[in-house]
Amino acid sequence: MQLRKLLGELLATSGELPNHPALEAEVKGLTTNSLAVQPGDVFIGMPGTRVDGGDFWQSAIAAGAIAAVVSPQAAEKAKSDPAFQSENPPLVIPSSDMAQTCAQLATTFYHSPAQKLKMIGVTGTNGKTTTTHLIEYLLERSGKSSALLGTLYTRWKGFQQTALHTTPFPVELQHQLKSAIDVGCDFAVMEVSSHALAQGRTLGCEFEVAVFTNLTQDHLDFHRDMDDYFAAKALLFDSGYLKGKAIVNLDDAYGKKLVEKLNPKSVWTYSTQEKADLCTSNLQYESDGVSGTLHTPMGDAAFKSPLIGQFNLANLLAAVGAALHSGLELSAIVEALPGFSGVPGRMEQVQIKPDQDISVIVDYAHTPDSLENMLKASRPFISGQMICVFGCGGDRDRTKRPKMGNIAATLADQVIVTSDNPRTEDPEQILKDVVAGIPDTVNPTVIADRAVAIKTAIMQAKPGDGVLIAGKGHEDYQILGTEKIHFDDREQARAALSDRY
Ligand SMILES: CC(=O)N[C@H]1[C@@H](OP(=O)(O)OP(=O)(O)OC[C@H]2O[C@@H](n3ccc(=O)[nH]c3=O)[C@H](O)[C@@H]2O)O[C@H](CO)[C@@H](O)[C@@H]1O[C@H](C)C(=O)N[C@@H](C)C(=O)N[C@H](CCC(=O)O)C(=O)O
Ligand SMILES: Nc1ncnc2c1ncn2[C@@H]1O[C@H](COP(=O)(O)OP(=O)(O)OP(=O)(O)O)[C@@H](O)[C@H]1O
Ligand SMILES: N[C@H](CCC[C@H](N)C(=O)O)C(=O)O
Ligand SMILES: [Mg+2]
Repeated sequence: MQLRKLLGELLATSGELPNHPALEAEVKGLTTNSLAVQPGDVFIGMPGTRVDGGDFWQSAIAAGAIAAVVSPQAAEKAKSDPAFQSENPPLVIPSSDMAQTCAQLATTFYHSPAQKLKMIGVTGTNGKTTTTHLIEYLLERSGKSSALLGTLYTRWKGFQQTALHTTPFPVELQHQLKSAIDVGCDFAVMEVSSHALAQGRTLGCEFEVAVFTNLTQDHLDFHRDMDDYFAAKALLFDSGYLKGKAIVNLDDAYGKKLVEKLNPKSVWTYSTQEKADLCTSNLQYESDGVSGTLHTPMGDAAFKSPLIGQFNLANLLAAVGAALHSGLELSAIVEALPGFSGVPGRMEQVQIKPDQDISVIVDYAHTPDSLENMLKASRPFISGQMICVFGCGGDRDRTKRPKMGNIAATLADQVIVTSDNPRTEDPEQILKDVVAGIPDTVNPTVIADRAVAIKTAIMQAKPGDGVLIAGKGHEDYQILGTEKIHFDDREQARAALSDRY
């Protein structure tokens, strides 16, 4: 694509000379990282929390970028550079809205892929990964091909890549959507994080379905308060993004609030507790899952699912709603449901032999609400004591730590507080923050080394006990300082189980 065409209106508003020779050049690619520039690329210098990427325009141009699009501040600074007095001045274009511009350039460069896909977005504090996987599964089982973008990976038939972010930044996002179209996908199911909505990562995408799972405390390091966090999540339901159906959890207070703001015709509600567009009756929770009757806008049907816990029933209702709105038959959906047993690292059982005398569950609960849910969901299936091993991530919301400590102490019988991903914080301080929420009547064990903590729990468990390892789920790493080492709760649990037997 020619640079002049890519820039479009930005060129008119930026005051740049319309006759710069670079404008006729062919754009080879886009990048927001000056260190990754390839000859022929356009560099988009994003203002960040640490630096203004636009300040790296010079090294981007030196690496072969044909133009740099930067903030007005970076452009102003750049103008004093002697290079602008030369015969061939660089092309540095200011934009007063870099988030919008970045998404716009990426969308134009990749030919608006989201318009050619049926897009399904899932937002909420918890349940996004589980719900998107279930929607992907139901679509695939009905013969529709779908891309999945989320915390674990980006994938479609024959392709899987580990994800760096739950929701990719615009250049990567639009590139992935374009690649999904190229291999014949009709749908894209994606987790849309509040960070992404606040930063405009998904601008340029229109959604046929948007799901709101819930809103509970997390990310208060990034969002000012819960209202600010809710406002970010609610953006997905604005008319600029949502063109079809909102599927909203009525059991959640913020879900109720969201429903009040939306046009009732464009909403399907779901609930595990009360009457809603999608709800259930005759429920039976067993150790091997849940069964009952599904009530939907397309009729009722008996169902059975191996998913454990009430929260997963909520995820199931959301996914069924998304599948129905996408044109799947209810009969095909209920026929497929027994075949979906969950997502890696979510309520994942670790079992090394059939007659294992303790249960070991690895789960990704890393917020107060999810920890509470997973402990409550596990209780009915554990005849002995529940031993909860968990910690909290460093450089993230600190206010959730004592709350999680309190929940673990209240709902488990034994608590082992350990490190999650300490990142650049002092691990001992994080442990203290968690322990601060544990009542004096409870005596937690504190073991900073996560491998030792897991082993201790598994060795001391008595027959019938359950060891519940929360916080890291599918993660196969631990971040200590700025270093990422290999670490997998499931591997550690398996090794400890081998030592036990
Ligand atoms: C808060 C946030 O979103 N941070 C993201 C942001 O980092 P930053 O603001 O610190 O960036 P910065 O270092 O100031 O750099 C600004 C710009 O200059 C560029 N730069 C910088 C240096 C240089 O030499 N050259 C250059 O071009 C960078 O590429 C960047 O575009 O831009 C980086 C590059 O794109 C991201 O990797 C980084 O995500 C960090 C790793 C992160 O932890 N994000 C988390 C909080 C996140 O996004 N989480 C959500 C939700 C998770 C969930 O609940 O599921 C997600 O969607 O993943
Ligand atoms: N609907 C739900 N409501 C509350 N808790 C849930 C729900 N679904 C899952 N959980 C709990 O939250 C944890 C994370 O679930 P999941 O990975 O599906 O959520 P997510 O929204 O993708 O999280 P993240 O934002 O960290 O990627 C699970 O391990 C489980 O403990
Ligand atoms: N998406 C979440 C993941 C947290 C996982 C937990 N293991 C941690 O590192 O805090 C976040 O960025 O807050
Ligand atoms: Mg996720």
